[in-house]
Amino acid sequence: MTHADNVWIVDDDRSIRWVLEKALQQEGLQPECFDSADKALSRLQQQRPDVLISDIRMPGSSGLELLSRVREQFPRLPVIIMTAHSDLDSAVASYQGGAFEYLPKPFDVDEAVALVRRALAHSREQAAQESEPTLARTPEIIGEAPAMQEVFRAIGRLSNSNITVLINGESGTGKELVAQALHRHSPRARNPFIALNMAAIPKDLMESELFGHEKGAFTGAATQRRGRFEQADGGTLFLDEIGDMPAETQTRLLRVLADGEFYRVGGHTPIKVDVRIIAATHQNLEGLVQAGKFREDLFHRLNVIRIHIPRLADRREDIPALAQHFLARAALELTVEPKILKPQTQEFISNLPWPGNVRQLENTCRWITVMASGREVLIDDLPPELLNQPQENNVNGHWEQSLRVWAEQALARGAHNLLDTAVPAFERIMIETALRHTAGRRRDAAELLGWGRNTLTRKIKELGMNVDGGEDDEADVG
Ligand SMILES: Nc1ncnc2c1ncn2[C@@H]1O[C@H](COP(=O)(O)OP(=O)(O)OP(=O)(O)O)[C@@H](O)[C@H]1O
Repeated sequence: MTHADNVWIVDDDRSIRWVLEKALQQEGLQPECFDSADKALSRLQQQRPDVLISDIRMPGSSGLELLSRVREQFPRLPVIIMTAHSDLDSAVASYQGGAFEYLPKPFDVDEAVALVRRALAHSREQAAQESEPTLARTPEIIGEAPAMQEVFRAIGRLSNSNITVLINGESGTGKELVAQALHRHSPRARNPFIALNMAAIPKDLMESELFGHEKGAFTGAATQRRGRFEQADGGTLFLDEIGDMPAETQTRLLRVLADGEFYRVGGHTPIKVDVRIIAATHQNLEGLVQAGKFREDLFHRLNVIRIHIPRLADRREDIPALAQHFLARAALELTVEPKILKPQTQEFISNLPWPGNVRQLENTCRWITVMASGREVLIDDLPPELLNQPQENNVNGHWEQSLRVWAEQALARGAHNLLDTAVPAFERIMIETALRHTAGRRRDAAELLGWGRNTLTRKIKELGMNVDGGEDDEADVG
């Protein structure tokens, strides 16, 4: 009989231990459970598992402490770190500590099992990764949504590398923030991070902006100037909107990437730099390549690792936390008390389309902080342009939400007896729709609505509805 792979599960949450234990047993593995990192650590003196899976926050030693001890003793032992506090810092700290994978809770059991399987395969072939000490905090990136967790994982996985990264995502999704995080969590963290937006620089100044110029290189070049490449030496150069880079600059950039050196505009001495490039675009670069607008060879050089940042509308679950974060920040900036969104306002904004993504939400929060009258923000306090937008989520959420807005606005105007207006309007719409559906046949329409036929006739009268083909639907029934 072959030796069953031994998997240790370390978590103070009994239900998690139980679920994982059962799932792993079913897979023919041999799980063993510990309710604290300390117990696992003391057992490590006598025995080691094939894979270890651990929570981060537990009474006593944390999962990260356990991870670092395991790294010292058994550098090849894969450790999977899971946590309910799925923030970027724990993800990055796990990878920095040398974790094999990071598993945000709640997770799918099949996913966890697949990960354990992968770790087992890996432990058989892979040598240990070096561990790195913990590092400075990044500006906070909020993202509980699965798509953002993917982004965090990518940042964590790349944290020991200098590799070129291409970030894709619509405008305002947080591309620059992610580029900064990649830099701060890289071996270059202590060196400069220089950001440059290709769309914001006039074409004829771009080369001098990037590569600098010598005195007298062109009219207006009164002094020698170092370009962004030189400023970023040893660090990271973030090239935003790379799709807007003119063709000649693309050619030069490609040469710099290949040779690691360049000339200032008007210069004759080659300058050597060590710069990591992170590029970003909201455009489809493959499309630009096909259209002959972007050099294919440059594209391949940049497209080594790609990170996609989802639209805000594709991670609606993050909207309340983002809004709270921006409201708090705006309040700090303006030295006022932070505004609080009423639950219905929170729900309302969570269903908006947000074409300007996180930046639009951030600006909206600033607007609210200045403009909303009370501490608690009602739907009616939102910027008018948001109130007229379609709600995207689903048709059901849509009409209820519209009704809510209507009620909020009516109350804000000081209206009373709202139901006297709302209920007949509601019933009228239901009746009209059902009758249209049955081509005017009342008996069928009543059935669709869940009323008796007499009730429907009475309602039509009460509501003063002018309905065609009223009484002759008997003919259809018979
Ligand atoms: N997940 C997030 N958590 C907190 N703040 C965020 C997040 N994403 C974006 N922001 C904030 O939203 C604003 C826009 O983000 P950023 O400038 O990084 O977007 P971008 O994709 O680079 O935009 P553009 O393509 O227009 O340059 C910034 O103020 C940034 O700090």
